[in-house]
Amino acid sequence: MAKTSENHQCMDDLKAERERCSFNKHEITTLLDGGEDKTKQRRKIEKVFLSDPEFLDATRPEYLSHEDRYANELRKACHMIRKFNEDEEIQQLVGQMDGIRTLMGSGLGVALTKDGNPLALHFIMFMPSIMGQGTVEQQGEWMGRAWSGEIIGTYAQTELGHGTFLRGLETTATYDPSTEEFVLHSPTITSTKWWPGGLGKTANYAVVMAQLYTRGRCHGPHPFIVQLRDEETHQSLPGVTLGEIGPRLGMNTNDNGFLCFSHHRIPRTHLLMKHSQVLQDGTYVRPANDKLAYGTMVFVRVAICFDTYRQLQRAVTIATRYSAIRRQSELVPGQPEPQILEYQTQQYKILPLIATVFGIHFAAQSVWQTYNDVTGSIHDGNLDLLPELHTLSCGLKALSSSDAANGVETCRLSCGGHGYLASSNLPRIYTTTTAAITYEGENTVMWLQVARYLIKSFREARQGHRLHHSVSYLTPRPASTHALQTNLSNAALVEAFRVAVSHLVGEVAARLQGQCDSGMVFEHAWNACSVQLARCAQVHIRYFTCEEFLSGVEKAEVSEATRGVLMRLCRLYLVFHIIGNQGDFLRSGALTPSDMTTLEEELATLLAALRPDAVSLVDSFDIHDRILDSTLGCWDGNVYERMFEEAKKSPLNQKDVPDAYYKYLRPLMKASL
Ligand SMILES: CCCCCCCCCCCCCCCCCCCCCC(=O)SCCNC(=O)CCNC(=O)[C@H](O)C(C)(C)COP(=O)(O)OP(=O)(O)OC[C@H]1O[C@@H](n2cnc3c(N)ncnc32)[C@H](O)[C@@H]1OP(=O)(O)O
Ligand SMILES: Cc1cc2nc3c(=O)[nH]c(=O)nc-3n(C[C@H](O)[C@H](O)[C@H](O)COP(=O)(O)OP(=O)(O)OC[C@H]3O[C@@H](n4cnc5c(N)ncnc54)[C@H](O)[C@@H]3O)c2cc1C
Repeated sequence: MAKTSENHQCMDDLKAERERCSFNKHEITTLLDGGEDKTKQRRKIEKVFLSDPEFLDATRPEYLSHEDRYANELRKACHMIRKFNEDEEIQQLVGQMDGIRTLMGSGLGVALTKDGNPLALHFIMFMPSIMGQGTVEQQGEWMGRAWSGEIIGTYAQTELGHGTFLRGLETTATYDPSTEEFVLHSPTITSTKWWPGGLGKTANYAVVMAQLYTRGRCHGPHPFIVQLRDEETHQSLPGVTLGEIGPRLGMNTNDNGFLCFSHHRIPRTHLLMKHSQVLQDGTYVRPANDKLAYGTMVFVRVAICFDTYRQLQRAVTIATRYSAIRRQSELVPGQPEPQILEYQTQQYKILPLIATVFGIHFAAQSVWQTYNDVTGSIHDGNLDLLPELHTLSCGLKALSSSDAANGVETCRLSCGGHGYLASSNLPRIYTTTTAAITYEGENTVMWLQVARYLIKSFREARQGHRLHHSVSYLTPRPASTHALQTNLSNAALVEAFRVAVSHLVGEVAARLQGQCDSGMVFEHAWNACSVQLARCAQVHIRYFTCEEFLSGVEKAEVSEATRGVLMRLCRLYLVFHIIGNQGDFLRSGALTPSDMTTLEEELATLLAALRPDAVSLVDSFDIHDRILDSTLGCWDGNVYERMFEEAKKSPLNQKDVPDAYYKYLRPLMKASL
């Protein structure tokens, strides 16, 4: 198609946006990647993978059958593993482990297997379970085979009847000392494993969570390595019933599956025994903490924060670039149509989401650091920080997934009708991101775990106990330090979050106590206060994120110009969330109505100040066009031409008159003749 003047205009618009950049884009790219070397590594891996024709799709996945879609993604996923195992360039550059992590953790992985990677659970949960739950011998036995792809695993925990309530799982693993085996059994329909990714058709092994019985006693859910399919024929083993659960909202090539056991026997040594053991005679050796068996979930919750951050990065890049090329309506009658990014309401949709990307980034880095510190100290036998890690990982998983899913939907809306097109990629980014609200611990349940820790800490503080870092603010302070802020500096706004959340926790703790004092049992009082409890948890994690955002920007090794734009984003994040939740700040006395007026005025100023840098900010995310995979968000802004090209590929457009016309429409239209 010939280039139209409209196309040139779009490309010139983006060029002009880029010329207005007030900061050093590369500094932000390397900051987000974790250093210059990491940026180079990522780009190199992207180049190696994106230049490989095996990763190209012959057609859009939407045009394929369910089975062909699965086969297409499986083809690419297997090629990915082969490439890691065989490509010397990658081996030399980063090594297999770092390579897989970069691939999965960066946008590249999701771009190569667009519709959901059937091997994702193998890397994200199966192997981490063996590493985190298995003894050194068990790691030696399984990890090499798993790395090479000789065995493919998944994580089978959720059942038809129970996902959230792990203690309610019904699958049993009963130890038989006479043969030194566990007998796995699904006693009811509700005990059928349901949902695990890759379970339907891909995996031949799984880490299965089952209630461990030995010597007639149940010791709760434990992880077992279970072979599900024959290693030669791939047929399901006797005693194992397997299948796929059918189409989902998104991620349809993850072949989420079902699984039931009929007295299926596995060796005793297939219980992952790093934390608890069953000896040959059936003696159960307790772990240092029952919840260590839940360790893989803690790891994945942290990993999800990084994934949701990447998804939001992609969506906001698409929405920002599109908003800079899309012209609509008249701001001033008779004047040329402005870029839609000129509208303050559009800026209000998009700029806080760019800020959110950075907020999640800094908070996730901090939780990742805590994860590494705590797993290190667990290794040395110190479990003191486990509750803190559990709380932060639950909380940030919930905050990042809900912020990202809402944010992606806002991005879609901000692109008007075209955002609804599959070729914008926003629908797929949305269906992938919103799943993270549910999997790995449904968000409300996660918030209530955070609230449990807050209330417990609040009570302990009143008994004079020392609190862990993230909740130390709940320690009662002398009255003078509660004085209202006299300025609205960044530090003062973060402090306002502290006051607001302390107040909320204090209020709900008093309500809980009041209900217990009036004779309600604690669990019912808890349920009766749980809307407010979840709210406390949300404000607590928002406060944590604000603190990490601010200190991350202060500590960043960047030029003053770059720090300037990051500070404006951080400020926008603080102001945006305070205005959006002003009730919490007014009720607690953290801020006054007049402060709110000042902040609302500042919000408008911040939007205007950040607007010229919007395109450059998303450019600094450094997302390759193939990874963005969007007609609306491409680097060059050549949107309309791309949309037209994509439309022409529809199978319906291969014939002027489709067969269905002759079959259905024509008989109807000609019926009266
Ligand atoms: C090696 C290579 C690596 C490469 C890596 C590459 C990296 C890059 C990756 C990038 C891409 C990623 C993308 C993803 C792709 C999609 C994948 C989709 C995956 C989706 C998978 C799933 O979806 S898989 C199923 C998840 N299914 C849940 O998530 C159930 C939630 N349900 C519960 O998790 C429990 O049911 C629940 C509620 C806690 C109550 O558990 P419960 O009833 O036993 O416990 P209670 O509530 O009674 O609590 C009793 C006390 O335990 C404490 N506690 C509880 N849990 C604790 C814990 N974990 N640690 C410590 N402490 C804990 C609690 O704080 C209490 O402490 P206290 O008493 O002191 O207050
Ligand atoms: C795309 C996808 C992939 C998945 N992959 C896997 C996998 O690989 N392996 C695996 O094992 N599982 C997997 N799952 C399952 C997932 O982990 C569960 O769906 C999730 O943990 C939620 O559990 P549930 O479905 O039982 O929801 P439910 O617990 O039934 O939740 C339903 C509603 O009840 C509420 N609720 C439940 N309990 C409480 C409570 N205590 N207090 C207040 N409200 C409550 C929830 O907030 C929610 O609103 C996957 C799910 C999805 C959607």
